[in-house]
Order: sequence, then C-alpha cells, then structure tokens
Amino acid sequence: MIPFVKAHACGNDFLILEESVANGQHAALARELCSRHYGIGADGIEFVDRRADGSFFLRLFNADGSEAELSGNGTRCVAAWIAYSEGLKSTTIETHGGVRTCNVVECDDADFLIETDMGVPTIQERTVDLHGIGPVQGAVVNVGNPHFVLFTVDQDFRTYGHTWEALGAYLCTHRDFPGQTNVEFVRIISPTEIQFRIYERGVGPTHSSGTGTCAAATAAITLRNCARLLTASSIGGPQRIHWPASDQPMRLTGPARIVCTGNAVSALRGVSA
Ligand SMILES: N[C@@H](CCC[C@H](N)C(=O)O)C(=O)O
Repeated sequence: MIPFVKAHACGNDFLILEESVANGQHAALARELCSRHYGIGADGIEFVDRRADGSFFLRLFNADGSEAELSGNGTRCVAAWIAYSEGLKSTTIETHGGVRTCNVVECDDADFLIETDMGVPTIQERTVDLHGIGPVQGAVVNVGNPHFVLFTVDQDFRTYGHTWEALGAYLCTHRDFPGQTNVEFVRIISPTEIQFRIYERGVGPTHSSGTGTCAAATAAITLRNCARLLTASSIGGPQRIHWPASDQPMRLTGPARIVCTGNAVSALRGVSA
C-alpha cells in the first residue's frame, strides 16, 4: 500500500507521496495514480524527500510521467500539507526549478491561503511559426519552468482562428520547444486584473497553474503595462501577484486545500511503504 495525500490549489490537483515509497518508479507511479479513470486522478505527483537536516526537496512528475522542474500550485499544496500535519507555518522547499519559501497567511482547518516567493521570472518576446497557421506572437517566460504566453481579446480565449485548447496542444509540442512548454492565453481585463487559460505540459488543459499565473502576470506587466500588484484568474479562480520590481522575486498568493489522505494499491513491483 502507498500512503498518499490529495490536495488542490484552484482545482490544479496533486497527489503528495513520500520519496521513500517511489523506488525509482516515479514516472510509472505518476501515470498510474494520476489517471482520471483508472487511478486516483490528479494533474501530477509531488514526491517529498525529507532530508536529515529537516529541509525538504520536491520532485514533480506530471500526469503523463514527465518530470517538471517545479509547480507553483503543487509546492503550495505540499506547504499546506506540512502546515496541516506538522503545524509548520513557514516552509522552505527546494526543487529542480529553485528554492521556494511558502508562508501561511490564513488557515481554516484544511483550507489554506499561502504566499510563495516564486523567484525572479525572465521574459523574452518570441514569434513561433506554426504550420498551416503562420507566425504566432508571444513571449517565452521562465519561472523555474518554461512557458509560452500569448495575448487574446476573445472572451473564449480563441486566437489565430483556433480554440485555446487546440492551439495550446500545437504550441506545447512545437519543435521550437524541444523540452515542450506550458502555454498561457491571457486577456487583459484592466491594469490590475487579467484572466488566462492554461495548457499544461504533461497534463493538457487544466483549471489553474501557479507558475502559469506568474508567467501570465510577467507578460502582462512587462508587455502590456499592467500594475505590479494584480489579480490573475483562471477556471479554478483568482490568485494574487505582487512583483515589486523586475529584478526582484515575484510573490504569489493563493489557496490550497487538503482533500483527503488514503492508501493506494499499485500494480507496480517493488513500490510500497
Ligand atoms: N501546474 C503547475 C505547473 C506544473 C508543471 C508543468 N506541468 C510543467 O511541466 O512545467 C503550477 O502550478 O505551476
């Protein structure tokens, strides 16, 4: 049996497993347990490695088994679990995408509001040539993991004659992004409010993304003159961004909820607690 925790942040859902149960089978476990029909169902698994000195290292595997550098929402879910189960209100977590510090702002039983230092994002405008569509203008943003951000004025986030889901799938696996990319479609509502949709690498269309929120905000602030304190909403709800200056870390504040704990039965050999 594999003990797990399920948590979500704005509907971007994660399983949290101890690194010690994985036995090197992280990718296969992610594919098995994240399956919506044959598993527990989640966008990814956060494997928590507890080090001897009390620090944490997180490895994130997407639902398709690919490993990502980090997740903003997933890291927040893990911080919520550590606060819920161990009472720690401030947690510093290392990931392959950098160190992230999470501070609990509010909590009510299993519901948390958490602010995370998301590091300093980088942005570069980029045109991608899509076969049959033509040049698509956007920006490459790195928030510890890779994103391609496009702007749209359409209510349904359609652009270049396609739905965001279809264009997201094209762009995610385009040859210009050999390691694939997350894709955000952003609408500017006002200087302090943006809306976006996320096509996540290794997952597909989903309800929210923490790094996606940061990437969308980075593009809106840098390229559309939005305010440095803004609200970014996706299908799963709003998150708050504060980016004091371009060379300073971006801060992301959003909810996380512990959904349940349980024991999974895996068909994989050698995987158990
Ligand atoms: N939803 C996450 C991002 C998860 C990683 C992403 N799929 C990738 O492969 O980079 C978030 O909240 O940041």
